[in-house]
Amino acid sequence: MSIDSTTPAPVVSARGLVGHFPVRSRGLTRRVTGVVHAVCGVSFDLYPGQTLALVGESGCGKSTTARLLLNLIRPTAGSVRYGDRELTALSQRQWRPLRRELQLVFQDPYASLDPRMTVEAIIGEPLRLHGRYEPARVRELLDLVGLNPEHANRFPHEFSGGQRQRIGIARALAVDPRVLVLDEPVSALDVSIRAGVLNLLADLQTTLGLSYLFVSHDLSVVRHLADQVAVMYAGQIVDAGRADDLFASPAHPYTAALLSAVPVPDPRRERARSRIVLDGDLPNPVSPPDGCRFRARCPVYAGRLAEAERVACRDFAPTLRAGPGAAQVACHYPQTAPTTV
Ligand SMILES: Nc1ncnc2c1ncn2[C@@H]1O[C@H](COP(=O)(O)OP(=O)(O)OP(=O)(O)O)[C@@H](O)[C@H]1O
Repeated sequence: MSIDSTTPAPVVSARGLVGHFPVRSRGLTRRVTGVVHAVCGVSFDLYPGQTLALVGESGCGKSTTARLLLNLIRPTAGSVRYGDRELTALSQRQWRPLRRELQLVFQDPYASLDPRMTVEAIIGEPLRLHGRYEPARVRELLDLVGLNPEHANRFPHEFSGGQRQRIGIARALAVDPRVLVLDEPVSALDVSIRAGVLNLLADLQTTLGLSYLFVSHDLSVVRHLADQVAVMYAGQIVDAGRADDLFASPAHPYTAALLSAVPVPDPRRERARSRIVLDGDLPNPVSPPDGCRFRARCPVYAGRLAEAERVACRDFAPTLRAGPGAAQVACHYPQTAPTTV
């Protein structure tokens, strides 16, 4: 996906990323019996100071994409460019200085903080690792994420879920990254405190000029933060473009279904809307179907297409290309208006 020519060069560009995992038999031999096609040819650009939201239901390959980007998993194929460097070709040693610039914030603020370490030690750890430790910097970071610097000697269990996620964000920010990969950063949090953490992320982005790859299964979470959205289905991006365009007029029936589940604040409009309920589950990633992977759950395929039109969906995998609106879409029959079947 790309935007118009006046936009600056991307900070990170992924091209044709593939992430496959071997399936092994039980027992001693551990023979490879199949392959999980977790990520199958994903491409996107992340622009400076912007948020790209990677959205899709559980198991579609979002976290694997995030980990491929950070070289936490070696890609089976594809490229990740960061500035003028190709990240997939780097050894662990070559990666070390770059780790500072691309940081990961985990989903679960309970599991990702060591309960035996004080907040001072947690946030100080990356600073020490990079030879930049100063107690004042830890206090400054706590203040930056809206926590009381006086609480630096407390342990994670003394904080609420939202506060712990703020600690995780402070830890990621300690070494002055340019890019944050946020893997479902608020989905483990109570709905009532999500907005606070999302607002903090928005403020930090403005203040520090950060670029975010924001992974979420929930379009409503990314609605106010995302500049660009890429919708994933069964290891592939099926819809991609500016968030405003995608929300206003989703071209892919899967995006339309995801959006139909997002509540709208106006009660009258909310009552008038129809929800698109998708039957079934994601296809088995070990043997993804030929043709369009969404076909078996697609309300357009099932409800609107003539038999002759369905042949394309069965026989040819749609690739991401210019859709009827401003977004790119991988669908043989993209929608020009919100889908209601
Ligand atoms: N290490 C692994 N070995 C084998 N299969 C894996 C591995 N990691 C992920 N998978 C599989 O790859 C597919 C994509 O998983 P992934 O975690 O990337 O999806 P996701 O969209 O992030 O879902 P979730 O939000 O539940 O994490 C799933 O079928 C998952 O079971």
